[in-house]
Amino acid sequence: MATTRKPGPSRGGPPKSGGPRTSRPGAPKKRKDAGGRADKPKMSRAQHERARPNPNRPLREDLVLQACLEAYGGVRREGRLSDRALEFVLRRKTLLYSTERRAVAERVYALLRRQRTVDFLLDRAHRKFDALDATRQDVMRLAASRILHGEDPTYVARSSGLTGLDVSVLDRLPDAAAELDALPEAKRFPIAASMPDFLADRFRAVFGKDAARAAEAMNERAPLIVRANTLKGDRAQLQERLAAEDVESTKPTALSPFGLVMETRLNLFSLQDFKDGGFEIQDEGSQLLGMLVDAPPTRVVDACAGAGGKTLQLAAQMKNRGDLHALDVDEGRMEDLRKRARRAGVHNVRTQLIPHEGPDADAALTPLKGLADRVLVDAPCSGTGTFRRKPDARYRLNPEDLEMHVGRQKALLARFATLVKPGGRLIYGTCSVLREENEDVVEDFLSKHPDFSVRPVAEVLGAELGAKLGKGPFLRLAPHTHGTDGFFGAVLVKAK
Ligand SMILES: C[S@@+](CC[C@H](N)C(=O)[O-])C[C@H]1O[C@@H](n2cnc3c(N)ncnc32)[C@H](O)[C@@H]1O
Repeated sequence: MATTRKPGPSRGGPPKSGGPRTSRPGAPKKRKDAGGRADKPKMSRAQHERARPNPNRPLREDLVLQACLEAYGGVRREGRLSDRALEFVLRRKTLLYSTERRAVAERVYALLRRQRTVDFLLDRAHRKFDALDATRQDVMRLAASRILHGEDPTYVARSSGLTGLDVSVLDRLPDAAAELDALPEAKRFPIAASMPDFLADRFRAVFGKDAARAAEAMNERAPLIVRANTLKGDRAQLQERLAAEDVESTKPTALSPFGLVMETRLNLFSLQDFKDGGFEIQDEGSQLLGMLVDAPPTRVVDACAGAGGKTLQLAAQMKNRGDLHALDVDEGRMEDLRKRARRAGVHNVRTQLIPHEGPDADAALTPLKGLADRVLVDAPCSGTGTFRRKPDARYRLNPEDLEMHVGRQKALLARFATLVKPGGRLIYGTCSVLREENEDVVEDFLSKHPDFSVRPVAEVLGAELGAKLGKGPFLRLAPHTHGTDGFFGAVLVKAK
């Protein structure tokens, strides 16, 4: 059975102050005493406790369970996205301490990652599981998931509000796990990997004998990674600034020269350095895909810019010079991009909302035709590389969606290729690990565009980093091979 970190004592909540802080505009002025000290505003007991998390305080299991049930129910029965469901529930649970909030998030995510496995085990361990009402089933699921993730079964049984339920079911979980192990591999794998059958088949096709390891790593909790905004200083300087805000436990990422792993979970958005644009939260795989663009300070197009994760990285590569065109069809995301760009001190970017498809979409691109040195197509995809962060996404995906993604990826790559100038580069990327959305899309494109050819990633990123990334002309990342989210990247050069 796989284990993830147990919910429990860990640092959290607002960071202790240390670095310079600006007061919120519009905040009431604090009264000062004769010695110039500001009066502390009065806090309720709960606010006070939340501001100073006490990692040794036992969790109030009844409150945690209730919040878990509401959030999990929101995902499983109301079809909410996991992060939204958690946010929705936790926003209302103002009495929960930060350690309890974290336990809720960890337990719900952990169950979503292992949902299919947990359902199988409970079905085998409890003959009448299906006859239980939805709440009781979910209580059982949460308890089984916690045991599966290494928590002490006695404590879990005691703390799970299982009154009136047959707790001996939990004792039968190891036997149910043995039944799972005894299944023929083709049946066992999708259940153990907790994936729909069609996705499990595709994982096996991509990863072969490593499929189980690949799926297992996808079911681990993702690390929290930030990218230093080099417009404000390099990674070492970021580390120093964070240390000045009392965030000491950070370590450089192994592959990206711009990344830091945050070794404790904390609310990064409340740090002054975040507000000053010193860093962005961005997975290391996403940073490596951004590095593939290698954007010169001339004319660059980020064709599917979204909320600008990579746009900001490209602006930093361009040292805030030249013209960076950020395009997307989603105004909400473009607005987020503009806000983030302001915070990051980026001023070489222009955003452009474009139509989805059809003659209007082509017309919107006419002024950029054949003029860009680099065009990044960070295409919408199945997101199979980011299951660590969006554990519920796998259950929403079906073969028809996948087909739709592939069709759109091919169309977008062909459309945005027209913006590349002779000698320029088209960079295609996804956060999918599936061949259909990656190599197959590139092959299809090359068969129809003989004026483009592949440039191996090691030639762009340098031999040393290239060697760490692995063989082959493309960027192919996955949690079990590189510790990053799953990403694909290809660099296609247009003939001069
Ligand atoms: C994978 S996301 C981009 C993520 C972004 N590059 C980042 O690093 O944060 C794909 C984006 O493609 C956009 N998109 C979908 N269809 C599009 C189209 N026809 N033209 C341009 N963008 C499109 C979506 O709105 C979404 O923001």
